[in-house]
Amino acid sequence: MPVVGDYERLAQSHLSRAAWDYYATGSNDMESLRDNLRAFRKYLLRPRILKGISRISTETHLLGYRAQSPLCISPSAMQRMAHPDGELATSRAMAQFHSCMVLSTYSTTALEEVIDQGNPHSSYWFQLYLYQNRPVSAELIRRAEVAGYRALVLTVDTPMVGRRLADARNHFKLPPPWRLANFPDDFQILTASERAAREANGPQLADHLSNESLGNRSDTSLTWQSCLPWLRSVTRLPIILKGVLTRADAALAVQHGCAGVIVSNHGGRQLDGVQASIDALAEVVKGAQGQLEVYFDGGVRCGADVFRALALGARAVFIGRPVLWGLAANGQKGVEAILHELQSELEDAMRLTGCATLTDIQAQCLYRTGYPIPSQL
Ligand SMILES: Cc1cc2nc3c(=O)[nH]c(=O)nc-3n(C[C@H](O)[C@H](O)[C@H](O)COP(=O)(O)O)c2cc1C
Ligand SMILES: CC(C)CC(=O)C(=O)O
Repeated sequence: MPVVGDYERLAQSHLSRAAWDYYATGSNDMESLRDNLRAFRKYLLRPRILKGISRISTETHLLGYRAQSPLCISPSAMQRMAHPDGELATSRAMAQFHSCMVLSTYSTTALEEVIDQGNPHSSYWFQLYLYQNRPVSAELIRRAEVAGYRALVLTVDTPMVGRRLADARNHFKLPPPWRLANFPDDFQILTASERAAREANGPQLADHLSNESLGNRSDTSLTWQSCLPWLRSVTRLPIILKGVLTRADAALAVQHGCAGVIVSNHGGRQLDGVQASIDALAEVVKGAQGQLEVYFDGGVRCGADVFRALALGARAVFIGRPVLWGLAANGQKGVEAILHELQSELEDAMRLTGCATLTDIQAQCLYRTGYPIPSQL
């Protein structure tokens, strides 16, 4: 019965140093990355006994779409570096969960191919970075709509790429033959003269993670006023903000008509020193006031972590690195094994706490260490 940690070790043995570092590490001192995992341990599970739970249902609804499980897949860039089947393997692996996969803008499989060759039972959302060159973003959105993506996930914690020290030391580049498949031309985001200079130096991918190259093309001047009305002018898809950590921003997301937010600190890869994602969840749920769907990612490594996030108010829980570990270890089968293990562990936690459905998983199922037990529990 291998668990996520076993796949992590296997993945490390399969990957090059640079690929492993890109997937596994975070920014600066990686405090937030470590904290993401550690913080879960503060929330202890409180079982209710003798509740006669014979059947468990993990069914839920995500933007109106009926999912068999609250386990979904976070957007992770460059999955073919982990396994040649990359994003296709990930997408096929989630078929029986009827849940949701978010595809990264920096996918190494074209967004159309992921849906065409994926599985018909899942909901696909497209993750977006907005570029200074807006027509490039508008074209990506148009393609995502035509292909059948059901929502846009705008990542709002990455106006610049975090200081990823290992990637800088490794001079990290996406290794050939893999390419950022959503861009027909790798350097579409560059100006014509920059492109000519690149081409003169031979066909190569820029070091996409450096702020001097692609990161710099992201629109760092984005504001609530400049990006949401623009997005709405080019799409009717629901908009979800990924990277919300405060009550105030959750309330603004409501005001600006967003359909959802993902509580996330980008797996500790962006601003180091921010609070653990799980510690921000209850605050964001308050800010959302039931007006939009609140999802969660960051540091989920076992079913009990999924349970904790649900108890703190998440409607769905997105899995990041563990999917990459499964993919690197054994392609589609590896991702399936990861999802099955997390699902079984979640069901065990539900059975043993006395929760038959996801709506039974409430705040009173947890006790936060260091805090008095509230009198109503
Ligand atoms: C290798 C890697 C690539 C990522 N690429 C993206 C991306 O392209 N877009 C995005 O919004 N988030 C990206 N993320 C962040 C994830 O969506 C997610 O927030 C994070 O992985 C959650 O933390 P965890 O993996 O430790 O659970 C990436 C994360 C990793 C590890
Ligand atoms: C190309 C990167 C900005 C993708 C990303 O979001 C990440 O590596 O965390």
